[in-house]
Amino acid sequence: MIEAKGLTKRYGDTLAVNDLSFQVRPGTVTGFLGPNGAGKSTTMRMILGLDRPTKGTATVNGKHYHELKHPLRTVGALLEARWVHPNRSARAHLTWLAKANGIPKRRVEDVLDIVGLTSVASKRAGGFSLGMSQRLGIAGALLGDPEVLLFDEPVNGLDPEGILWMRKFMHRLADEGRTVLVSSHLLSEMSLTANELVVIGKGELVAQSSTADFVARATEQTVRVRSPQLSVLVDVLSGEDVGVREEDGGVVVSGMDSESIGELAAKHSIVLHELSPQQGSLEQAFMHLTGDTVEYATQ
Ligand SMILES: Nc1ncnc2c1ncn2[C@@H]1O[C@H](COP(=O)(O)OP(=O)(O)OP(=O)(O)O)[C@@H](O)[C@H]1O
Repeated sequence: MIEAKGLTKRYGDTLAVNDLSFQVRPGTVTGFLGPNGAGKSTTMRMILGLDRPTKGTATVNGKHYHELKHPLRTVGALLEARWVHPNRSARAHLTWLAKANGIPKRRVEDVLDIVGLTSVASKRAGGFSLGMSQRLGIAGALLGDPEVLLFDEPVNGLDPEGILWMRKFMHRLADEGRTVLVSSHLLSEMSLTANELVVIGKGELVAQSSTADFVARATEQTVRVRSPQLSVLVDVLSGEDVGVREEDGGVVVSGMDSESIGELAAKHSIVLHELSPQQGSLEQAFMHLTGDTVEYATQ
């Protein structure tokens, strides 16, 4: 469990994180979502004890990072493509990390296997693709078999295969009961990866909820309807307090759920060929809720 309470960080005139409170529970992937400059990395650094909060607290399993007896056994992190000596092999790099942190050497083979790098473990890490480097970073984060894992923008720059691998891997870690916090500004990817969301904008909490609730709350619920008697249906709907707009040979109705539209059509003996509730996208929800907090909107 990760908990932020009134977490605040000021760099000179910049209030990077402002009175942020949220909880990240175990057994699920939580997406940490926000536009560029929203304060995600700063928050993660404070959770990991790499930056000191100006005010408030960030704890892991109820403790500040520096109070943890065995930090690497409690928290693992992938902050950015890590520096690895280019001439060092993946195995040598991990062995060095394990040694430096009092972790038994046999764990190195375990983590190489977990991230699927065993077959290239003796190759120079300098020749690794970005996807392989990310896996090596994750292997390092897993060395201490930590309960809590933080990933800062882990899919940035990855190809579709790498993205898919990362998504499945996050789910696997959560299924093992770990607490997984993943930051990203890639909204569509987060909608596939995260079950829970902590959304921030300009350092402040915008929402904390399940991904499904976040999208449902922030976007308009509409129903797409197709009918061979469309004009009759539109006439009937015009007597109701709903919005109707024509689209692709059908209509999109807002302000009435699919059950009510179906019943209304049945009452007037109108044949329907389609009656499908439309889910808003995470992009729409995000823009709606953070519209005035996007610092670097596209020009
Ligand atoms: N060491 C620092 N000194 C001064 N300002 C900083 C420092 N680190 C971050 N900031 C500022 O704090 C704000 C939040 O930055 P942060 O990197 O945490 O955001 P982010 O959400 O991770 O964004 P991105 O996705 O672009 O990495 C930004 O305005 C940034 O310029």
